[in-house]
Amino acid sequence: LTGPSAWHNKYPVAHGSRQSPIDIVPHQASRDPNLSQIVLNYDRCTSINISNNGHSVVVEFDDTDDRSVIQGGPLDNPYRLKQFHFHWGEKGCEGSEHTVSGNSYASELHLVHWNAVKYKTFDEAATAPDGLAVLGIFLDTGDDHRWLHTITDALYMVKFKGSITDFKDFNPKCLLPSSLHYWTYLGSLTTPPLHESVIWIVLKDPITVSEKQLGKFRMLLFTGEEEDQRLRMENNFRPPQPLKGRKVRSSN
Ligand SMILES: NS(=O)(=O)c1c(F)c(F)c(-n2cc(CC3CCCCC3)nn2)c(F)c1F
Ligand SMILES: [Zn+2]
Repeated sequence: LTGPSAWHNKYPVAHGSRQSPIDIVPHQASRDPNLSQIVLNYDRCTSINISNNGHSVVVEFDDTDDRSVIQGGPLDNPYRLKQFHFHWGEKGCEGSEHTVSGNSYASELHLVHWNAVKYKTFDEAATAPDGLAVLGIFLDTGDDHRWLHTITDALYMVKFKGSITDFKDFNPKCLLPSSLHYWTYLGSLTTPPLHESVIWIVLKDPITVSEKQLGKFRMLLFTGEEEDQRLRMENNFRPPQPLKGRKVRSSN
């Protein structure tokens, strides 16, 4: 028993008061006029590598200075881009972590940022209540996404858990939807150690990718090259967690 329902044994915070993901109910979100727009300064971002960590495929960035940050919206400081990764299902009707009025998307992209103004390292920030800011973007299936192939073409290089390869000059700005309207709430990492350290910013509009592109994520493996059992990487999403009285705010 290793899935999300067992995580509480080793990580009791799994039953905490600000766990993620959640089901977002748009008409119950409070429109907050004080919520400014979010600003993404990714123009000088520096991607380094792409890897399979046995849970997802992750693209890491150089976060030694403020070259790529997210700011504004619910954030009091600029937060530095550290990595992005995806969650997906085995078929198109589920795969996202957040749901909207009970509906899942086929996948969800998470851009993980940390508060380098208040904390010295990512690991330190990851345990602080305002340490991380994760931008969530839903992926819908339809036409090919014109830039996602840059990532899907690299997936064969990181098929096995523990594999890593160079991945330079990728700017995730090309993965944003047209509108930056968002919902925001206080939550957690959606994978162990499930720290309650994330200010979530979930964009309302999805981007569209094709079934073919999404299928390439499903050729990744949870297992390493040396393991004889080959387990396809799919359904790497945590289901929605109790809201426990939290308020979800909506940008205008
Ligand atoms: N789905 S999510 O909520 O966007 C999401 C994240 F935001 C993360 F930051 C991580 N994460 C986990 C670690 C290990 C660190 C090991 C040292 C202590 C902190 C965690 N590195 N990044 C993560 F795995 C994840 F799934
Ligand atoms: Zn994630």
